[in-house]
Amino acid sequence: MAESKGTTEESVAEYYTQAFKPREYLDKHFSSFDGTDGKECVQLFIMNNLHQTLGSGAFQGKRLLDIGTGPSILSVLSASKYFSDITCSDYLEVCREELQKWVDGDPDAFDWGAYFRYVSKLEGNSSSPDDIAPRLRKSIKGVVHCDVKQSNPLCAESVDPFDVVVSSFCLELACDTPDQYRAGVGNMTSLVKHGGGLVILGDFKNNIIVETEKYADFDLNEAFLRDALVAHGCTDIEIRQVSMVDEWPCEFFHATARKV
Ligand SMILES: C[S@@+](CC[C@H](N)C(=O)[O-])C[C@H]1O[C@@H](n2cnc3c(N)ncnc32)[C@H](O)[C@@H]1O
Repeated sequence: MAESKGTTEESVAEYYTQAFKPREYLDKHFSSFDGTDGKECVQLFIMNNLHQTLGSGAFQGKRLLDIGTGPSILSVLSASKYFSDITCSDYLEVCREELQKWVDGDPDAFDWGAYFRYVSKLEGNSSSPDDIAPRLRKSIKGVVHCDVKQSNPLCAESVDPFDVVVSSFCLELACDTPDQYRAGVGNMTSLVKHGGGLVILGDFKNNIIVETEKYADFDLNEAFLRDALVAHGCTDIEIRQVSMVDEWPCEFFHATARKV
């Protein structure tokens, strides 16, 4: 069972809504990456796993939705090789603005060059690093508002379900309780077409560190996630747990499922 530790602090979602500065966050946590020192980190975890899953051909189609993209492009980098119609989404307007800046080619946007070089290598140099930015810009068809806690996370948007829905480290921030997390899995699944795929990356330890504050709301485990996926109509569930050596205790997981 998932364990609730109770939250006495302001919730992560509240903190983010009021104080998150995406550009400062990117400069602080994403600018030192060069992909060459082999040190495990969350960025490598995201890129390696999505490269592997989407490159495996297990999930195919044209339209992919990424839930909780944030100001970052990492969760859609590999997707842009396989999906020509990608929708990015996030709850926070400041995150959407930062991402849109990059999509629009604003010279002040964050420089993702090191990540393009890394993904180019992952793809066996079949695309040069210089080709990956235009490939991604072309495939991103929208950066839209989303609230994974709503039964229709895309809210006002009425959309056809997607071939694949991806979400990376979003439910950790959005949810304060195991019940909310379980409902969030269902809300994501509702946007997957029948026979389509759901890919969730996250942390069973649910450890979110915002600057120096640690918001550990509740632990999850594989059984809890599997149960939530089954309850919301998923099958072919594969959950891989990856112990990372990072700055804080974490138990990253990579889950894939097919909607019946
Ligand atoms: C830790 S970031 C992950 C960003 C990116 N997916 C990645 O893996 O690098 C979590 C993102 O979830 C977004 N988020 C928080 N609550 C949300 C909600 N209720 N619905 C959708 N997105 C939410 C935050 O704004 C933030 O951009």
